[in-house]
Amino acid sequence: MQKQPRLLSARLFQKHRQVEVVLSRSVLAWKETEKSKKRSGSTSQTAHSHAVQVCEIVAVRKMKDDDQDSTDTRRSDKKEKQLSQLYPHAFTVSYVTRTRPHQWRCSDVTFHCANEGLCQQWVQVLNEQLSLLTNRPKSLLVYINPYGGKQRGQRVYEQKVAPLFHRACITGRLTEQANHARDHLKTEANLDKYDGVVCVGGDGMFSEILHGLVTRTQNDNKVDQDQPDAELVPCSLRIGIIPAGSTDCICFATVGTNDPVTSALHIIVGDSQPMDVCSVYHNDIFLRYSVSLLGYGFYGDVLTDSERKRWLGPARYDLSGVKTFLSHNYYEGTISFLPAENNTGTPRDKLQCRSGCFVCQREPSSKDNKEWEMSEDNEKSDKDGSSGWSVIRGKFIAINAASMSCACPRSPKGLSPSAHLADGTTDLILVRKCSRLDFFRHLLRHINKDDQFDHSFVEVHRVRKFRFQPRHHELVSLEDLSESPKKTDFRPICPTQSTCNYTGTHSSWTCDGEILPHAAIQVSVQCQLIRLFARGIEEQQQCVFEDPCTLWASEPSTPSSVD
Ligand SMILES: CCCCCCCCCCCCC/C=C/[C@@H](O)[C@H](COP(=O)(O)O)NC(=O)CCCCCCCCCCCCCCC
Ligand SMILES: Nc1ncnc2c1ncn2[C@@H]1O[C@H](COP(=O)(O)OP(=O)(O)O)[C@@H](O)[C@H]1O
Ligand SMILES: [Ca+2]
Repeated sequence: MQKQPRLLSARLFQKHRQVEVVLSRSVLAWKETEKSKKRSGSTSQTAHSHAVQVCEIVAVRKMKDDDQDSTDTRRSDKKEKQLSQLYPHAFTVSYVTRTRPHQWRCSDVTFHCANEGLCQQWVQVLNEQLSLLTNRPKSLLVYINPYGGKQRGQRVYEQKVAPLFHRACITGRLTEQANHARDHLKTEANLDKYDGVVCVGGDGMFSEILHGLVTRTQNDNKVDQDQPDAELVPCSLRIGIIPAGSTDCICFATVGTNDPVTSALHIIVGDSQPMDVCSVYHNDIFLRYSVSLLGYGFYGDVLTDSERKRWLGPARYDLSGVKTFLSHNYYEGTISFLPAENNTGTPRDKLQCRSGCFVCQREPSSKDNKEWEMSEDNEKSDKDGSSGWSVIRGKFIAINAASMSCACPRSPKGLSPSAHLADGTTDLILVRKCSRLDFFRHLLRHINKDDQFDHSFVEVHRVRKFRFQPRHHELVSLEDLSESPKKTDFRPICPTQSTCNYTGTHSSWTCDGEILPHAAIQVSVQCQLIRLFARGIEEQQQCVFEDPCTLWASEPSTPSSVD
């Protein structure tokens, strides 16, 4: 690893210990000095050595005299008090610490200095380093859904998030009704003055922000999103999610946990995670965008049923889940899809999308893609609309398209554990008609270690586009129709075409938790259309910064020290 020169180094005091503190461009590190160790009788080499990445420093502030008085009285620590009297000039660094897996917290460390000049110098240089981090948002537009999840959005924001955000300039507003945030973003807001949009709520609330922002960006750039072949312009504003909904799968699958404080810290440090967006059409009419689950059959039915039970909060999904499972419906139709190229991996490989994922780092319009798009096969497909497409006709319990893993507390590995956040593909999971017991086994594998795709009735494809046509929208002969039912084990068979109510033979699509008005849809993935204030799920003990040992060894460029 490349050595970086020290910007500052000094012997300061932390608690009652003397510490050597070093700052380089990327790391702030401190460790107890030998002298102090001997005095305290410490034998450990590493116990008191700490390092923080500069990009994970939240704030630096000079302690005022009254700050110190209050801390000292609270702790009633004699030694601390003596230290403050001896070295009254101090500064506090607030920084990100990792507590439980994927969970971030903000910790403080206070350094006491021998004189005001030295204290001032540290505060100034540290703040200069922070001001170089241009990816940090300075101004945010916040929308809060007070009715999402357990209706805790407003409280969560005010108690846990707002105190952390106080340095950025925040314009926060409670939504007054559904689609308030979407319409505000589409039309009214002067977006130029903001660096990002934050939504406090669930996946439904995120979906509003997504639609507001994508539509606004296309309008501003004179792109007609209603055209299925329109080349959509990526949104420049990033979206932050403070989870306060029922499933919160978009937050969980991009951060690794549903925790408001962790999400607030990812926003403050200015993380950026590109994300794919599916655009959904019905007969060339634009319907909606989706980033997580497009589900027909089982999940569509769960969602439809759960909407009537909103008053139950997040538990509505469990109740509707059991009810839908017991109904055990299946649906007929034809699914056609354009498979992704070989170099995108497969849904059954074990290459999970994690922070810094190399599969997603390929440029969205990389040479590979362009070449592939221009290939002879595809030119042909433009003409006859079929080449390269696979077609599967059948009876399905569920048809799911997962553009991301869809990991959430209900299923920590998600619907497609190896799906990628930003690779321009979606994983199409087809669950064919099977026995209730088999379907139960399949569902169970979403919460245990077994492979949910390893069943004869399940197949999964990584695709760039797909279409679905429910059976009774297809041209079928009367003879075919007379062999209904297509939907249920329990419902009466409809004998003839004239008396058959086709709505009973169809399910609905759930699109990130919203119900679509049509069963026949066409979907294409828009690679990296948006960015979130997130970094993808961090590997356990991810530690990618400069080894602080190299700092202790290197020479200071602006030495300053006290003893
Ligand atoms: C036997 C246990 C089986 C557990 C299977 C769990 C699979 C869960 C996969 C969840 C994927 C979620 C994808 C995300 C969707 C969200 O966008 C969307 C909206 O979120 P929001 O409310 O925050 O706005 N949420 C949802 O669509 C919720 C889907 C929840 C589905 C729960 C299904 C439970 C099934 C239970 C079957 C139990 C059978 C028991 C037999 C005795
Ligand atoms: N002030 C409001 N009143 C009623 N509904 C709202 C309001 N703000 C947002 N919504 C809608 O509430 C729905 C659910 O929101 P969401 O935050 O996703 O919670 P949940 O995860 O519980 O579904 C979304 O469809 C959203 O459009
Ligand atoms: Ca994807």
